Amino acid sequence: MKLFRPFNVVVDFETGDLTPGKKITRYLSDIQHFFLDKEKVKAVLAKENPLVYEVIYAEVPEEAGHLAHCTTIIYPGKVGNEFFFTKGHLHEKLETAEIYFTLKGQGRLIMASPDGEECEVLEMFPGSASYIPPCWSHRSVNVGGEPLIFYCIFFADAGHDYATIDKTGFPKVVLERNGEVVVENNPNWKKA
Ligand SMILES: O=P(O)(O)OC[C@H]1O[C@H](O)[C@H](O)[C@@H](O)[C@@H]1O
Ligand SMILES: [Fe+2]
Repeated sequence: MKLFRPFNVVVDFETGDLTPGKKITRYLSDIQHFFLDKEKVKAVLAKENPLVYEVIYAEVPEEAGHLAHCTTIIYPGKVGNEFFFTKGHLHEKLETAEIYFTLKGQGRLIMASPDGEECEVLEMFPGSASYIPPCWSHRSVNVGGEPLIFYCIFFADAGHDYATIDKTGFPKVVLERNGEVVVENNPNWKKA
């Protein structure tokens, strides 16, 4: 392996900014097909296309041995009673773990086994370090009124498999009911 030089990035715990970093942005139109209430999605998109989340990556080679890391900022919001979330994915290299360290806000981390038969939901809160074991798909959800900001570390050669989730969805959804955060079975979930 070529000798790679050590470097710092600086993470702003308040804003989630990571510098120097490379930002990607995802809008409601990018994840619209996952929401339960199709009519509400259409109504929102007819007026605006809100920014749902941003990911800022430290620039590291996507090679075995390296650790990729990034911050994710999910903005507060809902479509109907369903909270904003990330697309969610499996890793292409399925047997690779990941850690999410929450810096700010309140969230839920939905994880499922590859066939979706097993599902776990963890709370995310400032100071929580959530372990995503190898093989679990993962999606995070902002259940609060401020941005949910977390720092992630994963294998740089893990890759993102979005195609599987596009087909199956996640087995659980996170909704607001009577001011409470509730986790329910996803009626649209399909077994892989
Ligand atoms: O890739 P998504 O499912 O849209 O999730 C957004 C991001 O969440 C975390 O930050 C992961 O470490 C990133 O690799 C991922 O890109
Ligand atoms: Fe991941």
